[in-house]
Amino acid sequence: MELMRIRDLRKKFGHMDAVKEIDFELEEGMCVSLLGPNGAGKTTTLKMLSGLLAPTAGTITFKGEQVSDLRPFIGYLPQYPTFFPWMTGKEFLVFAGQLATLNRKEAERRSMELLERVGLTHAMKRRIGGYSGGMKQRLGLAQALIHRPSLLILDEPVSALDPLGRREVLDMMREIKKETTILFSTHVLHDAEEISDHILIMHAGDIVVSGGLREVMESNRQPVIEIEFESQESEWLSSIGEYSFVSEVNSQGNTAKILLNDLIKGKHVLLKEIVERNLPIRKFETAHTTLEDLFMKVVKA
Ligand SMILES: Nc1ncnc2c1ncn2[C@@H]1O[C@H](COP(=O)(O)OP(=O)(O)OP(=O)(O)O)[C@@H](O)[C@H]1O
Repeated sequence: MELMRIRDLRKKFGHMDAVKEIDFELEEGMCVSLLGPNGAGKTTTLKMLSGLLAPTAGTITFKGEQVSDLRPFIGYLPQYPTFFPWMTGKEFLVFAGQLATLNRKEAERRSMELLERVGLTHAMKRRIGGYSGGMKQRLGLAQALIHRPSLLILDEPVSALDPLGRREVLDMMREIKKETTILFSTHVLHDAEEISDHILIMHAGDIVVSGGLREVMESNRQPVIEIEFESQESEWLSSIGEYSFVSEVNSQGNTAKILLNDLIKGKHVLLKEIVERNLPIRKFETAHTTLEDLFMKVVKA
């Protein structure tokens, strides 16, 4: 079932188009990642969908209706959430629940339920100032869920965390997505591949790729040869760009990633040349393009 439909959504800051007439839909039960480089317009889009920023133009319909205030339906965790460090985790959640118009008793009950859900029951009486980054972010997730929203919007939920905190939050999101539709932004492509089943890639205010993660990957799938040399072989690498079976050569230091139109031919000719020229290699491996390759291609275009 369609949860949200976004049409011609636009945001201008002065003369600058931060978001340029974007269109997409969110289906109930989806977990969607919004990807894009810095400044692509992710935060601006998420704030408009959360009802926190008025669009310059465009429409957002929720379950088929244009509602004047989206906030009751949406749980939002900002990129830089602020907590009152002197409050305990539980006090903060009860306070957030009351702000979201739950009565005191309901707010207490829902807080206990969510503390359990995000694994913070043991720390609920401790002051937030003493929480780790991962714990704070899990508390932020609980706060965003306090009023049982239909859609959870998370802006870069794991970007500021260390590897441990990041794992905690990603695991939590995997649990939450079983029950709640999630839209989250990230610039970490690996996280998008791990958690989401749909992706949207933004670039310069536009959505340039959208669709199911698998479908998008399949339709952009291209064979790749990865070579690690013992020294830089830029001369040879620039010469192979001439072959019709080579579509792109990306090299960095002693490694090269060669995108091919024809794997069999590419493997055969490139190996032969390496042997003939006696190029010292450490690794020669065939693979397929990743989400990162697709991302780089669309944001460089
Ligand atoms: N309040 C504002 N006033 C003026 N310009 C703004 C404002 N908010 C955002 N912008 C500009 O709009 C563009 C999109 O910003 P936005 O924060 O949405 O990007 P983003 O994709 O979330 O980037 P990041 O990954 O760095 O958070 C940027 O060029 C930014 O400088």
